[in-house]
Amino acid sequence: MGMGMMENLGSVSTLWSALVSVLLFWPVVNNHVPAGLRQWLTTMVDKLTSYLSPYLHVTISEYGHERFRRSDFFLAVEAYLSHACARRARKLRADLGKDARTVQITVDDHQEVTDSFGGATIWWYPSKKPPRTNVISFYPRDDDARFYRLVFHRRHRDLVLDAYLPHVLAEGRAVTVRNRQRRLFTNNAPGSASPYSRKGVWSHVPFEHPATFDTLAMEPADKDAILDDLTAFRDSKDYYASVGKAWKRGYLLHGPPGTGKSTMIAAMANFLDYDVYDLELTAVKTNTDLRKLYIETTGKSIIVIEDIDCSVDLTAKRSSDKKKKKSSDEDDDDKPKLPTEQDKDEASKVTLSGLLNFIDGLWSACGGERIIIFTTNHKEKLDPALIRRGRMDVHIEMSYCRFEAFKVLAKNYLGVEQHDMFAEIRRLLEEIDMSPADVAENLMPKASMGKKRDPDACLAGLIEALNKAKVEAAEAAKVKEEEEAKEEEEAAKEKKEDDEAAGKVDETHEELFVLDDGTIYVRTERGVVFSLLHAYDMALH
Ligand SMILES: Nc1ncnc2c1ncn2[C@@H]1O[C@H](COP(=O)(O)OP(=O)(O)OP(=O)(O)O)[C@@H](O)[C@H]1O
Ligand SMILES: [Mg+2]
Repeated sequence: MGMGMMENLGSVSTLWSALVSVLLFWPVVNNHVPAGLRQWLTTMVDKLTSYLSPYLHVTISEYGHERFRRSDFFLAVEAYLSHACARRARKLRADLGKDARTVQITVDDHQEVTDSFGGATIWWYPSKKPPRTNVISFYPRDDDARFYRLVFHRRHRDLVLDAYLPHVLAEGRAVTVRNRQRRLFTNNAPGSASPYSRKGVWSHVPFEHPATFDTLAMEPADKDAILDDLTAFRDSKDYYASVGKAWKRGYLLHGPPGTGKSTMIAAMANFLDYDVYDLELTAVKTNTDLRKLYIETTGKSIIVIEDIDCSVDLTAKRSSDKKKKKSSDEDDDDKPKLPTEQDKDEASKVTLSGLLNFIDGLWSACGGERIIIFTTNHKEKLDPALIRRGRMDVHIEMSYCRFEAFKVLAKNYLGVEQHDMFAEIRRLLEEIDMSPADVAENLMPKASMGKKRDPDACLAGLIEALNKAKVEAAEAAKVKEEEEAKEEEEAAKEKKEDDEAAGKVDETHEELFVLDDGTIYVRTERGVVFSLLHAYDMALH
């Protein structure tokens, strides 16, 4: 028994020294052994170490199998570690946290962190994959792939895999939600990142717009309706799942400039506590890029495309169709042709169909809890396919400032809820179209008044501005009327000249009719009837 033990120990120590020598000579082996053998040796050494070592490794990489986006699990681990264990690490990284007021601590790369769970000790190693110097790679992304390695004793295997990892995931997610600094994203200009780089397609800043529904001037009933709609959307994850719809909602905000469309978006984001992705469509080159942008957005977000009528050429599809037809007509020879510069240009544009796919194609169901908002000053210019219900579920018209909206502004800007001048302002606002932006501008204290907010002066200033706008509007209407009358006159004149040139006799043809004998007669407006031959004679002379 004793001997057996000794022998055992002896064989273990021989094994050790063998292992040590393998490790010592590893670099030499590595350089002088053919690739196939080296591969085999590597596997063997790995096997040996894992057989001898009682520790297990789990790797969580930043980009898992989903090549398109960062792994949720990785992000959760990051959040969990910074929350639960950062204080125990010796090298930390500090960033500005929520609202840029608090400091957020995370674990620096290559810092070992220990955690304990249910009596087990777990080591975490955040690290980066070293650049592969001896491999020429077309994918620089491999160079800076970050990952977390988790090490634990194998007797805790079940505990770690079945209980600890789910715990990390849940905690990490909860921490992320708690520390969430809402962000305003914008898409990067094309070409600023190489197609393979891991630099995200969006860049962001903290979202700090102060607008709320309380400060938004609009009809109270409309405002309540929108608030109800948003609340219902936020709380109806299960409903969307049960009816088989992707959990997203489209809003179309339309109306003249300065009526609060952008302000409304900020208010919505603040109300729902969502991130905002401001998508600059003119900077997106292709439909594929558009899809990539969509996939990289997270849930709980509002995706905004401002001035949709200006940013996508909705006729692009049709004109390229036409071009195709034309060029195929001209192509007599069967030789394949390279695409011309212009063709390439067409192909690289975002098209209407690409945009429709973006909103409700299959990919749009990824993630969920997204609101898509389009704004426009000209709803009538938009393709009906783009704004049909189901794509843009709610159409909100933001219009000129009426009295109810004015009251909100007066309260916000002047702190006044009642005033003698309100009656007159009400009357004026009813007949004059002034945008809330202009009204607000008039309620701001002017430099000439000093810093003091004087409601009387401000309101009087507003009345003056409204009266001025009224006069201007009346003048503009008059000018327009005159122009229209002139145009009509000219059109009539032109028509007359055309008719005469075409040889038609004025004052004729109230109606044409054919008699039984085959002669054609014309009845003029004055009731004179003559045969067409006669009319022809008249035109000639
Ligand atoms: N309904 C409103 N309530 C409160 N403030 C408003 C409202 N409408 C406009 N404003 C004020 O006017 C400014 C301009 O409004 P905003 O940018 O929201 O207009 P918009 O409708 O987006 O205009 P555009 O069509 O030119 O983009 C805002 O900074 C805001 O202070
Ligand atoms: Mg705007």
